[in-house]
Amino acid sequence: MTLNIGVIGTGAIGREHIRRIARNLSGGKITAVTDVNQEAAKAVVENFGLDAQVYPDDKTLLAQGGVDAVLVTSWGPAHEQSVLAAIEAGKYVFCEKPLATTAEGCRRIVDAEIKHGKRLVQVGFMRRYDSGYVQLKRAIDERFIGEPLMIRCAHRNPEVGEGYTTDMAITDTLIHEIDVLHWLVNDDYKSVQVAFPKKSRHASGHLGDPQVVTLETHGGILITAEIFVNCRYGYDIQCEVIGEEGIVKLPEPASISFRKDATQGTSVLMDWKDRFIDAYDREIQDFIDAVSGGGEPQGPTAWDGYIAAVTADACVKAQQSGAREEIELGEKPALYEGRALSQA
Ligand SMILES: NC(=O)c1ccc[n+]([C@@H]2O[C@H](COP(=O)([O-])OP(=O)(O)OC[C@H]3O[C@@H](n4cnc5c(N)ncnc54)[C@H](O)[C@@H]3O)[C@@H](O)[C@H]2O)c1
Ligand SMILES: O[C@H]1[C@H](O)[C@@H](O)[C@H](O)[C@@H](O)[C@H]1O
Repeated sequence: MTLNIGVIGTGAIGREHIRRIARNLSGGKITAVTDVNQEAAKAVVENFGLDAQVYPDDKTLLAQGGVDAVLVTSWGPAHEQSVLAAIEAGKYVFCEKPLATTAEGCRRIVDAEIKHGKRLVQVGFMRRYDSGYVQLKRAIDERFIGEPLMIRCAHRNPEVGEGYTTDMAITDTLIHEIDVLHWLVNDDYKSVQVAFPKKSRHASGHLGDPQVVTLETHGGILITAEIFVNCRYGYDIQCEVIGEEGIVKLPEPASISFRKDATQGTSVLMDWKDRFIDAYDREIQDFIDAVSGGGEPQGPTAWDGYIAAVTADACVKAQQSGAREEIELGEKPALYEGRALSQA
């Protein structure tokens, strides 16, 4: 069966997902699109040669019988409304991160899904589908390095625009580490602290960059994550897990090595779209495959979106207070119990 998909938000990642569904993946067809910028939505239909209708807004799109599932790829503050409307309409939803911009918003989505009685939502935390992270997880699960004790990560973007603010280092950028790291070690976060090292001269006046976030899990694992969004040299994601018996490290993206002009080296990627391109393909294919036959999505859940939002809130509080902030998740609802933790 072909899954008819509506896309809400045809910006950068919306177009990326449309391209992959139309050209690379199987089992899905884009039948409807909407964007507050209607011209952008029309241009996407034309540029990709889609057999799809352009709708004025999410509600009108969701009212169409010809849509089985939606991708929510609008900007973060619009996600909650579209996801809630999709659940209300009984449609499957793939929502880009963040699920909602507040923990309360994520909780409303969790509650709506519980009321519906079946999981409909998958959150776009694509790193769980990245082969490097999957290998790390397997090594940790199989106790290859014994008990994990510490994790050291870096999330570096070459540059960001003027509109990128200090809290976005958490809500827009660290949010990927927040999701993937608790999944990696099967543990929950207990507390967080944020430090601001010497500021880069490339950061805009209002932005604290870089930042170092220290997360502690209930099991005692200490995680340090550097967020540096004006690092200039490339898009660089690092993760090293230090265990009792050894160390495992995220592989570098495959790249030719060169010798030229008296230099030996390898290139570093510049764009997030390229770094996790295979993982994006896998997450969307997995979503299509899981829900096409009426099943539940198998990827990161609305509860994972809620965990990320609660943790991000504590991180933003820690940015302001300079103190260690506690993270309280509350009890995991039964709808999300017994979920396979690995997308491996
Ligand atoms: N998983 C990832 O690695 C990843 C990468 C990039 C972006 N994202 C997330 O995807 C989302 C979109 O990011 P982007 O880079 O594509 O941004 P973007 O600004 O390029 O695109 C957002 C689009 O949403 C539209 N929009 C805003 N409000 C809307 C509404 N209410 N209804 C319909 N359309 C609306 C805008 O007009 C714009 O075209 C963000 O939440 C971002 O955090 C995730
Ligand atoms: O929205 C983007 C995206 O999520 C990237 O993966 C991340 O590296 C950027 O920092 C963020 O701004």
